[in-house]
Amino acid sequence: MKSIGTGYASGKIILMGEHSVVYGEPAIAFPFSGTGIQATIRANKIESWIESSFFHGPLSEAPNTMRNVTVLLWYLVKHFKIPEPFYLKIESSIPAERGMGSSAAVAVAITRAVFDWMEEPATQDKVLHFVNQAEAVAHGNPSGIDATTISGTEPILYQKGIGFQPFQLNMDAFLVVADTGVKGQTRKAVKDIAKLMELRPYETNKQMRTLGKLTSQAQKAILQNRPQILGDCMNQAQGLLRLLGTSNRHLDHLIETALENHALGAKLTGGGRGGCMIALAENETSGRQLQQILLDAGARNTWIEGLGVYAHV
Ligand SMILES: Nc1ncnc2c1ncn2[C@@H]1O[C@H](COP(=O)(O)OP(=O)(O)OP(=O)(O)O)[C@@H](O)[C@H]1O
Ligand SMILES: C[C@@](O)(CCO)CC(=O)[O-]
Repeated sequence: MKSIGTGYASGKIILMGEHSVVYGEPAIAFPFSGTGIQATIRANKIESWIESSFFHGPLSEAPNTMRNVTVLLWYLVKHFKIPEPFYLKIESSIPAERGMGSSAAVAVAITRAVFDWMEEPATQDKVLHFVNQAEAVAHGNPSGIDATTISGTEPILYQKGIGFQPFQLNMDAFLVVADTGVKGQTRKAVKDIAKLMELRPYETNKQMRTLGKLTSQAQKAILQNRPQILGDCMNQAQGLLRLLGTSNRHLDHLIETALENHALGAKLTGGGRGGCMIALAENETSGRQLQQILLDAGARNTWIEGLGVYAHV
């Protein structure tokens, strides 16, 4: 056991397939190097202590909103038979509850930190074993895409129950990510769609299948380097996600603004109901212009990622 353990995890962006991925459809996602979470853990004298922007104080007094973290720590303590109290520091640049996977990232960063502290190699399989339990608490019925993307290093094509395959996002285009500044409600959005599934199974299932087909078309467009088609797929997906009740006026406003300003396509990313949107720009110049336009239109923050020169995290 070392004196200190550290672990890092990036955020994630879902390009296509959020929500329908919960119902077995394919989705495309990538670890997002623009944001990340660092966890540091060491022994503490009297009691276990958490230091984070969400909460700082004794672990025993952590609020219910951090139950995913406390449950994860319980499993890790049990697994490694950690006999003493600890001090855990969480430093994050991932805006929480904005569709960027902060819950999975915090779980991956903590798990890696504990493995490092215990001097055991943190393979992706081992990390996922713990992170999936934390995500079940955070999301209720997670597809596993956030945990899989964030514990890996490459863009992936993911299908619940089947697994994932690395997927090269090699396209001459840029993705602009904008944060509405409004908290999303992934858990509630997933629950409400489950209710729609019960109330209107035929229609809702059909919408999920269509979202799945759009992801497959987007996959083809990426392989053929056809940004216009990817943009169309994103727009059609956004139309369906809106029908499913996962968009809101803040997202709609930024999405419309992007489309009025030469974006090839735009949609929400992640759980929705707030959180982040993504827009596809033809080149870096138009992407950077779009970033400023979205900030002027009220976005809290923006990022840009080149899809042709995808940088591994
Ligand atoms: N900086 C942080 N410190 C401690 N816990 C955090 C931090 N950021 C996020 N979390 C944990 O993650 C939870 C937020 O997860 P939630 O699923 O609501 O958002 P998200 O993962 O960012 O969104 P999405 O799943 O749509 O990508 C918080 O309730 C908290 O438990
Ligand atoms: C909304 C959702 O599809 C993605 C959240 O990042 C939920 C999930 O897949 O668990």
